[in-house]
Amino acid sequence: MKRREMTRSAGAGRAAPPVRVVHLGLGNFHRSHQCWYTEHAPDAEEWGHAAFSGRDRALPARLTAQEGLYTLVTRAAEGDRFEVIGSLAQAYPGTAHEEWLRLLGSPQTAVVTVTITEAGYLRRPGGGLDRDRPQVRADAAALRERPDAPVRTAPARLLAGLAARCRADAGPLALVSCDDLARNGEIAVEVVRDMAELVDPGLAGWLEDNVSAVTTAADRITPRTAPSDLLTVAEATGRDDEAPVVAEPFCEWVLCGDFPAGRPRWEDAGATPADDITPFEQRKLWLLNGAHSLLAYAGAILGRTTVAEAFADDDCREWVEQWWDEASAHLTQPVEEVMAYRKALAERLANPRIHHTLAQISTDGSQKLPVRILPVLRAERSAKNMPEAAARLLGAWVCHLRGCGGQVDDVRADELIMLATGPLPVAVRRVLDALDPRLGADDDLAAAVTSEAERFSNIGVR
Ligand SMILES: NC(=O)c1ccc[n+]([C@@H]2O[C@H](COP(=O)([O-])OP(=O)(O)OC[C@H]3O[C@@H](n4cnc5c(N)ncnc54)[C@H](O)[C@@H]3O)[C@@H](O)[C@H]2O)c1
Ligand SMILES: O=P(O)(O)OC[C@@H](O)[C@@H](O)[C@H](O)[C@H](O)CO
Repeated sequence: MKRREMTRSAGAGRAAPPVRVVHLGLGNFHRSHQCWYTEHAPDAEEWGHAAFSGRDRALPARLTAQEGLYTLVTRAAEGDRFEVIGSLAQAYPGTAHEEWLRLLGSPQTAVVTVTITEAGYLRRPGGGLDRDRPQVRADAAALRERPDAPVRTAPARLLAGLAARCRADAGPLALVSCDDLARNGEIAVEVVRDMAELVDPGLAGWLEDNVSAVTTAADRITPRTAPSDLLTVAEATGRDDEAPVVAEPFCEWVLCGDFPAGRPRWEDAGATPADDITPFEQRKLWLLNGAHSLLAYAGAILGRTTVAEAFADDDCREWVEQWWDEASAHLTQPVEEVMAYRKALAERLANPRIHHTLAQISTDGSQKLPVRILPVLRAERSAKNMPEAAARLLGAWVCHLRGCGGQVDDVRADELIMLATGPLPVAVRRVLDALDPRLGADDDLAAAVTSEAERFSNIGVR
């Protein structure tokens, strides 16, 4: 049967809205989340997104062939719903640097959103841009030479775009991060400011006056699209879509910060503006993302491959509940609210139709664990408690670094794999030290993590 074309001209979606939001990190999450909120805002016709990938050319090319349209598959445990999203007006590969500079320099652009992964901020362990990294130095040198040089790192791309805006006198905008980091908007602005110091310290004042940091807690479980999803979409909708996205029904966006040039009415689509984002980000990062990381390492060693499979394992479920008890003790929301969140979260993690691989989640543990686990671990140790579930997660991570349960894919892989070799007590001490020297010096913690790591080493894959 001939299927219908997935283009606006062929009547698949609405007319492309004018670009006023520019995004860095075009992937699945931007399309299941921020584009979805814009699609459902009452002023959707006034707000289009232009999104740029990291380096990937394939996804922007597929989306361009579909005039930005794609199907969002909302995958509940009971079944799928299909929706064509029209808010993505333009898709570009990261190499389209001229377009990037043009769009950031346009007064029409009011918002820049980013989903560049935790590792994309290129921070030092203590915070701030890691100025010693070769890519950072290379980009800084290139921008000193020529402000329109085609730079590669996210901080340099953002700085180059904002400098173009300054030259064009295009006015202030909001820089909104949707990555899984606490204080993500402030961190985004901080690494751009640090990059500016290396390139042109004279920009500091303009950045201060014209770039508003917006920190957000952005939540919607969005796994990688599987080849079978293309077939599911074609059969259900009668359209050939080369770039569908699958996501869970749950969707949340809490935003804290000013939008000096306006924004879509996301709150009318269910987003929550907040003056204090800390309680929301802690709840999400510790309970959801912390559980994800625990399942990713411990579940993989037990031979599970997806979140739902791991969460259905009695041992893993018990470990997650124990982690939630440890983390919940440090959340500031009322107990009933936290318990209701946990109950809903358990249903989300159990959704057997979401194929979220543990391998995807296990990447870049060195960047994720400091955000998801260490704040609770430190608070527990300060209170002289030994958080067993946190120690278990770290023990499973050390085993992961020693080759148990899957491939190590981490920006610090070379260093961490070396540190994790040798006798376990020594390996644990060195890995903890690499995360935070105070943790490495904590004898009781090192003993607890070693004991958990020994247990996982003995389990191997069931
Ligand atoms: N997928 C989710 O469930 C989810 C939910 C909440 C938050 N997030 C956040 O969004 C991020 C991206 O998730 P995704 O599912 O869209 O991943 P994805 O792999 O589908 O897309 C990531 C995109 O970011 C780009 N990218 C990666 N590193 C970059 C860098 N250094 N500079 C510029 N671009 C870079 C990639 O090229 C790609 O275009 C996550 O790392 C997380 O911080 C994801
Ligand atoms: O996006 P990743 O793969 O780096 O991390 C995996 C997940 O923990 C995370 O993306 C969650 O799915 C997300 O935070 C849910 O809102």
